[in-house]
Amino acid sequence: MKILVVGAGATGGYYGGRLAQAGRDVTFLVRERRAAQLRERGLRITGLGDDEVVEPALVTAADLDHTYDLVLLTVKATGLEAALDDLAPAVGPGTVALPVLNGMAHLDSLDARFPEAEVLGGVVRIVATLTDDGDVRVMAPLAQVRVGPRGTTTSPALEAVQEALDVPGIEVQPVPDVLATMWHKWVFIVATGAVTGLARGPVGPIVAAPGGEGFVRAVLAEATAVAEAAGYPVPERETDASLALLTEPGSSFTSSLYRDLVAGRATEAEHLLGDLTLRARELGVATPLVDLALLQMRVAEAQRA
Ligand SMILES: NC(=O)C1=CN([C@@H]2O[C@H](COP(=O)(O)OP(=O)(O)OC[C@H]3O[C@@H](n4cnc5c(N)ncnc54)[C@H](OP(=O)(O)O)[C@@H]3O)[C@@H](O)[C@H]2O)C=CC1
Ligand SMILES: CC(C)(CO)C(=O)C(=O)O
Repeated sequence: MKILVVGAGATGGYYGGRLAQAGRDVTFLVRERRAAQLRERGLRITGLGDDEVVEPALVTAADLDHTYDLVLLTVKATGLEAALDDLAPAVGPGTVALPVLNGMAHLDSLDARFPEAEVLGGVVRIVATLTDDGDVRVMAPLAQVRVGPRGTTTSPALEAVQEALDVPGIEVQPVPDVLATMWHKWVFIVATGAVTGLARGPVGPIVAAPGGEGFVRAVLAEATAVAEAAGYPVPERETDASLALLTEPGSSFTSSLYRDLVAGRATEAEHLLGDLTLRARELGVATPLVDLALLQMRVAEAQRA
């Protein structure tokens, strides 16, 4: 199976790196600056003991001249549309696309752009970041992919993808209702983004402040209510797990949205919070705290421009 990993950032670098280490036929679609960095340093995976270095096969958009069997889409939502333009020559009938982005709206973008492809749903669980040197730093010993076809319970593509991704360092889990899995992760990501973005800090200081825990609960309840109204009620055990994480005393946990916001980088606010509030309006669900978090992020974005 010919695999194209679009982006060699935190998620793409980790998952693509593991696939390359296992001898899978993997190529990374990268832009010039990243290609130069990877040629010079190799793809380094750090944070899990000894650093590992992979010499990846690279291609840039200008040299993309054939289709692939599997496209693993690992860009952030901020780069989605440009990435779809760039990867278009890699997609043909028979191509399976597996996006790992948080949120949901990218599924519609992929469907609209590549009607000839099968777009699977996917959720990755990993905590990783790209360092200033371009290395993938993994911050927790966990790297899952939950994958499934949308609308049906199985498909021939799923089995092939599962087999291709089943390598050391990746735990692949086919799920029967991947849209629900995606919604539930989305609720969590929106809640962490809104909580840490609005309160401007990690979980520990937020819950230590008077009213902090109530605020966390209220934000999570808003996002959960949208999922429920959309037909994807969040199981109680998942809400409990999210609450445990978001109310842990002393925790340094933040969201990537918050980290991008305070670093003055483009954020996935529209894709994550914006899309959720849009759906909330359509469903008649009020989300005042998430709205406020989004407003704040939009103002920051306008000032960044
Ligand atoms: N990091 C994590 O732990 C997790 C992240 N996620 C989600 O996964 C998605 C990806 O996040 P993450 O990997 O952290 O993001 P990163 O910013 O680390 O990586 C994205 C990479 O995509 C590259 N890229 C962007 N546009 C293109 C393009 N047109 N062609 C080629 N490469 C491109 C960027 O490269 P360049 O240098 O050229 O800009 C960058 O290296 C997000 O939606 C995030 O929310 C989900 C779970 C965990
Ligand atoms: C919270 C985390 C790391 C969970 O996987 C994540 O997906 C994000 O911050 O975007």
